[in-house]
Amino acid sequence: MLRVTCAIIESNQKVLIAQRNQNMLLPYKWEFPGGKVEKGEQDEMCIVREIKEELNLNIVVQSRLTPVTHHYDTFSLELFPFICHTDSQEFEVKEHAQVLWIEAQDLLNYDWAEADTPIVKEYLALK
Ligand SMILES: Nc1nc2c([nH]c(=O)n2[C@@H]2O[C@H](COP(=O)(O)OP(=O)(O)OP(=O)(O)O)[C@@H](O)[C@H]2O)c(=O)[nH]1
Repeated sequence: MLRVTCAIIESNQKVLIAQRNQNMLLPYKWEFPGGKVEKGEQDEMCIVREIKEELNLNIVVQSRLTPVTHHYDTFSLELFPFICHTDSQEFEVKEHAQVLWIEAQDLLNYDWAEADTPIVKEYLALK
């Protein structure tokens, strides 16, 4: 199964969320940025690498949330969420349609990729 990491990046009382672009799978859905784990790569290394590649942002991994297995119509994945921190609020948008810092209380107002819904809920329950 596809192994994917994602980062709930916190800074300055906000969380970073990203909207997938029109050419990606799940176009226009919101997600926590991240990506596929490469062969032989550790999950923590993957998330740090993906966030650097996609947003040019340096993060520190702080903790893990519960992994989610989800079956979309055309593929299945196991999604490994990490709570992360960054000192810099400045990012570059390299792949996404939009990237935003939002307040955690606004997370439920976005149209999330289905696999992310349990992650959003678990995160909000911890807040
Ligand atoms: N990054 C990320 N992907 C997610 C999330 N939720 C979710 O269902 N996915 C799905 O997991 C897969 C991850 O692929 P990706 O396109 O982000 O990964 P990547 O950057 O390694 O892709 P690439 O092969 O284009 O380099 C996508 O099919 C995406 O739709 C999420 O919160 N973050």
